[in-house]
Formats: sequence, structure tokens, C-alpha cells
Amino acid sequence: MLIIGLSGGVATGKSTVSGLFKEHGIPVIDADLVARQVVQPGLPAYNKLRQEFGGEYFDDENGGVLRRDRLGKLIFNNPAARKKLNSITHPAIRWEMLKLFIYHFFTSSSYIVFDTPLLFEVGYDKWMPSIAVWCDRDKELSRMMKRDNLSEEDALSRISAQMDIEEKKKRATYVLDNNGNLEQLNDKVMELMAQLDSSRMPQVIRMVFTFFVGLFGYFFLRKVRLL
Ligand SMILES: Nc1ncnc2c1ncn2[C@@H]1O[C@H](COP(=O)(O)OP(=O)(O)OP(=O)(O)O)[C@@H](O)[C@H]1O
Repeated sequence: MLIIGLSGGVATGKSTVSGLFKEHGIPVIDADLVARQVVQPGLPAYNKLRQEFGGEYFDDENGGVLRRDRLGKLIFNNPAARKKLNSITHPAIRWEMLKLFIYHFFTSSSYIVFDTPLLFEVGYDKWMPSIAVWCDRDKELSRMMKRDNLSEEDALSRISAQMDIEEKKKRATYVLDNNGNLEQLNDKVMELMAQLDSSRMPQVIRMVFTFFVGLFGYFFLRKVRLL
């Protein structure tokens, strides 16, 4: 099974594209969603955060959910708090993702999409083929301003805080142009799916993986003298 990283610029249409993949039956692992799920009340990461940061960062009138905005403000200028937060959440996120990858490895026939906004910044594109979703700056601005009710200045500052989209396009295996309407975007996603379906890479990866698991199993059983 092949993992394809999905990323792009801010408000260029990543979630819309990942929604289209899902509509067409392709499994999507959404990194943001996993990050939100692991801090749901009662889970181990949630309990550790509560212990570490105290009740003021949790909305007890609404089921005790994490106040992400408040914690976000705390860590903004506080590297020690950021480090603590990451040391609690990152292992939980990695573990959840690993479980999802293993599940899809055995249940999906060809490829899965890994939707993560920081794919290129973190460098995951070195390990997997990647898709960069992009659109022109004026479209990016107007879509973001409309969706998030932002001023042009705020929208621009969000864009400039990110890696340049041209750099992402250069590094991506596939580039998805989202300058058209939603119907045109759907057509492009379907074209890309046809391209990915025709690739033999998922079968090759599965065969190589199965070979090594078999080899490991053989030597393990010999070592414990069962063969
Ligand atoms: N082709 C399109 N035509 C019109 N509107 C679009 C198109 N693609 C996306 N949009 C709209 O643009 C906005 C941004 O799209 P989306 O939320 O998918 O972007 P994103 O890259 O996931 O955003 P973020 O970087 O904030 O996570 C949304 O309101 C979406 O409905």
C-alpha cells in the first residue's frame, strides 16, 4: 500500500481535495483530526495535559474540552510550555497514526492519502510521494477572507507565515491546480486517481514488505528452534 502526502498553501483547497478523495472511496488520514482526537476528555494525553497545565485550560462547563485557543496563547511565547505540550501530544499522535497506517495497510487495496498541512515543512515529502494543492494568490486570499471572515491584512500575514507555495510545488510529485470551480477540481482529482491507480508501486511495496516479514518470521522461528 502506498501513502501519498497531501498538502499545499493556506486555504488553497487541501480539505476540499481530501473530502473528494474520501467521496471516491480513498482512505484519508487527517493529521489535524488525529491531533484533536488524542486530546479528547478522558484519554491519556488529555489527562496528562490537565495534570501539567491545570484546569484553567479546560472548559468544564462544556464537558471539560481543551481550550485550544488559551493553550495556543500560552505556548506562543513560551518554548518550555510548547516543549511540554509536544512531549505529551506527539507520542499519542504518532501512536494513533501508526495504528491507522497498519489498519489501512491490511485493509486498503492500493493507496491512502495522508492529509497534513506541514508535510513539506516537516520533510515527510522525502519519504512519500506528495501532492501540492495550489491556487493563485488572489483566489487564496479571497477564499480565506470569506471562509474565516478575515481582513486582507490578517489573511496576508497567515500566508506569509507559511513556506512559499512555489517551493512546495517544486518539491511535490503531483501538483493540483485549484484555480477553477469545484467541478473542475473534482475532475482533476479523478484524473490524479486514475494515474495513481495505474501505478504498480502499491503492489511492489506490499510484496517487499511481505517478503521481509516472512524472512524475519523464518529466522525468528529457527532461532527459537521451531523449524
Ligand atoms: N475550487 C473551488 N472553488 C470555490 N471555492 C473553493 C474551491 N476550493 C476550495 N474552495 C473554498 O475555499 C475555502 C478554502 O478551502 P479549504 O478549506 O479546502 O482549504 P484548506 O487548504 O484546507 O485550508 P486551510 O489551509 O485553512 O486548512 C473553503 O471555503 C472552500 O469551500
